Amino acid sequence: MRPAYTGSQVRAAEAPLLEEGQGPALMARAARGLELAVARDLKSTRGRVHGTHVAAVVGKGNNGGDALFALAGLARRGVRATAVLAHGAAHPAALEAFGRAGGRLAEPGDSLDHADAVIDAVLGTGFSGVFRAPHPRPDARVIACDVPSGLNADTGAAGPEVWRADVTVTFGALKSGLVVGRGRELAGEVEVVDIGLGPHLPDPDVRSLEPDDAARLLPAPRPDWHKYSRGVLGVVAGSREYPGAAVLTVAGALAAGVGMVRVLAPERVRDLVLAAHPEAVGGAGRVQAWAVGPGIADDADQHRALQSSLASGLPVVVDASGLGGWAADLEASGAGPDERMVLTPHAGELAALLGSLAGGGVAPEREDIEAEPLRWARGAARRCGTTVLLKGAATVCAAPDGTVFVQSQGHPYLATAGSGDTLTGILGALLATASGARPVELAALAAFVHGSAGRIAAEGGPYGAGQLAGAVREAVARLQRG
Ligand SMILES: NC(=O)C1=CN([C@@H]2O[C@H](COP(=O)(O)OP(=O)(O)OC[C@H]3O[C@@H](n4cnc5c(N)ncnc54)[C@H](O)[C@@H]3O)[C@@H](O)[C@H]2O)[C@H](O)CC1
Repeated sequence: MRPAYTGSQVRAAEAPLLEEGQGPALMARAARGLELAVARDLKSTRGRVHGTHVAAVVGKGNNGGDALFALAGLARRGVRATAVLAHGAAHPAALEAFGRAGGRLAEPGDSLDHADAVIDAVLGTGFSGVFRAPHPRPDARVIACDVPSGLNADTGAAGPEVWRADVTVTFGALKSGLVVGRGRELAGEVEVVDIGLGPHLPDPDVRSLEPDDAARLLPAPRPDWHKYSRGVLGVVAGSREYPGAAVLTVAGALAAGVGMVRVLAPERVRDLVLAAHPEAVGGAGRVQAWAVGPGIADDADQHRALQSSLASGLPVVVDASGLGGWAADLEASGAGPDERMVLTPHAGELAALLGSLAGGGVAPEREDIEAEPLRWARGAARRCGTTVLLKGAATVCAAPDGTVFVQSQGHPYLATAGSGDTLTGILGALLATASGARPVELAALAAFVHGSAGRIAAEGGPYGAGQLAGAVREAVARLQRG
């Protein structure tokens, strides 16, 4: 499991150590970690460390201090070290060490384009408000010190002037803001340097499943299985306008390993599903979980089937047009919180869903959710009393108690029509077959499997969602093989 912490949590973990007077030791460890990471990067991109040129744009706080100490270490290895003081001042001890090691100060306007690497150390976790970049992003390799300057380390939100880093060397613990929102793309490759905060860190803000966690959560094949005990999924998907949604949902469920699928859909849609998947069964019957909503549009029968699935007391994954039906049902029935209900909106659908819920609260725009996905997914899970899987390049899975998983296995080619229907099928299958795991963990597992499948499928070039199911089987098989 990969934990991540807000910048505020990391600062709180540092506080007792700073009170004990360990600030200089912490900074020395951070600076040494940065120095080693920059040296490794130079070796792999330039083939050497000695004789290269490394510049840093430094702020007046501890973040700038880390970079100046790191530059001093690099200068002692024969690197030409240059610093630009972004705010005209710097951490005094670090500036002195930098000067003693032979570092040179440059003027704010000087070009940094010819440096072999530039360290971005204007602001770290002490950033607040609006970020004005003191220097345009150089045309050189950029290594961010702790976080890209101006990035909100708690939320991943960033203004337009934040530099995109090739590598971020972060201290003490991975920051949440580096794994979600714009932070994920701005951070580049992330390296965590241990500076000894471990015993002082609280429960993580977010977690990410790693392959061994995903493998552990997958239902293991058992010799005593029969098709019913293995798990039966009811699917309410498709309509005259969107018949393919049902085919894709069923394909995702079968590829993820469900025992049987029962599909409720208009006759023509059912025929299409059965032609593509003869193993599926048309019509109602006993199920262990439901996957509802893909492509149901405003088909009245499908909405009635959706309402019965919601009233069944079984785990339900609700997607696409089903989300509006879920909100309407909540208003009508006043149904209590149930974390086994998993809503799977993208940012636009979550904005619409929150806007449609009565009872006050702020109704966000799609852009608000894209800028701060953690905040909105967590808030929606609390407000709805359900698990929420917010789709995106980094998928955020939140439970009503605040537990959050973030999964980023996916590939940009997954942004294709019908990809979400496949995810709904995968998650439905997991809800029907896996026992003992929390729905938020299964949501994260579904995002893991779906994302991995997207990456596997991309090995053969661009694809449509119809080609994803084969890759889902391969993703599951790779996890099971270990
Ligand atoms: N605390 C420690 O012992 C360690 C910290 N490490 C590094 O320190 C930074 C956090 O340092 P801090 O001095 O608290 O904050 P910053 O360097 O990020 O900047 C503080 C400085 O900047 C001003 N400021 C805030 N927002 C803005 C803004 N929008 N525009 C201009 N100026 C702004 C603020 O008022 C302060 O004066 C952490 O990230 C680590 O890099 C070490 O890792 C280990 C020990």
